Amino acid sequence: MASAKTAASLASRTTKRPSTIRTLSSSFPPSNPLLRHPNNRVHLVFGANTDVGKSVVSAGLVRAAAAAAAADSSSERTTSVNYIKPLQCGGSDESFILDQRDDGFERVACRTLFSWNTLASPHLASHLEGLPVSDAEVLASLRSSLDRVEERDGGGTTTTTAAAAAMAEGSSVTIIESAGGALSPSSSSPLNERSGALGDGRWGWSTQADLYSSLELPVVFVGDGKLGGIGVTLASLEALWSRGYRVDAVVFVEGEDGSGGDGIRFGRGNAEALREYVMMYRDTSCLDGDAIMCLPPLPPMPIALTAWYGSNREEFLKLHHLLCRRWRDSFVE
Ligand SMILES: C[C@@H]1NC(=O)N[C@@H]1CCCCCC(=O)O
Repeated sequence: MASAKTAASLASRTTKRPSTIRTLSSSFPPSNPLLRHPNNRVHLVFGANTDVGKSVVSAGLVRAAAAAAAADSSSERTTSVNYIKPLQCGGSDESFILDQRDDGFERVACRTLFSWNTLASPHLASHLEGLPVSDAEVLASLRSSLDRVEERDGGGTTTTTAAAAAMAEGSSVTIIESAGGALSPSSSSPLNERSGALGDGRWGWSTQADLYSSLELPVVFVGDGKLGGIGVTLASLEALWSRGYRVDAVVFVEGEDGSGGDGIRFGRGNAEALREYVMMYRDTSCLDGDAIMCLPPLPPMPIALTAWYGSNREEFLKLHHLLCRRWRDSFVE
């Protein structure tokens, strides 16, 4: 799993700031901020660590959303599917997503907001390369990308004009993939608030959980499906819950060989431990047992993931429908 992502990432390097839009259909139209709308579903993907399968799960969500939209021939609506990687250090997860093409991918648009060549934490890569990006810049860029999706694909506050009425027929799904673990650093900048606490020309940063919290987006969390993964998964989830995040689903990808020495399958075991933790110390309103799933191990590199996605198609569609339901319900609660 780790190597699938890393090799795909290394295969294609993104440009430095400002980034370009990579899309198989059309580019984003000009910005015109609109409020969040039931037609414009957005999820933030966090993980227990780097290389636990965030990109694999993000691509699965993109594939499921694109396939569901393509299959919905009864609907007049056009659904766009968007993938945004705000901070990229080394390689290109956007390229990995586009490499997993399937039905409906003509409606998929991918975008990397800020990227650095150094394979390291964003705070370190930005400092080493002398390319600071502040939290305010990341949020402004992300908000403007989301506004553009909403403006293009429906939503809005009121439908007052014929053009707006036509727009409201559209809908969108946007998957935002964070970098590293939930508490991994954002990019650093002398403009970040905490720089003063460091002194000596050092640049401040936030945890990514803090960086994105003001967006109030529901989370898809990718747990760690290996031995040692229970603790980091629980610690990361607690960090998200304590910051007010709603976690809609947790996905584990089974570790590479799929089992321990005694035939223990750590991914499934970690998913079960999380279910038990929620039952004992939290409650199902914070995370439903049905929203915790475990996917089988990825094939070793260099085998493509096509067959793996094919055999897990139903699982991803189930996840897709669960997220749709939760998003829709949050507008009537
Ligand atoms: C290097 C990888 N490239 C990328 O875009 N995401 C990863 C970032 C990992 C950050 C880990 C920081 C930490 O928590 O130690």
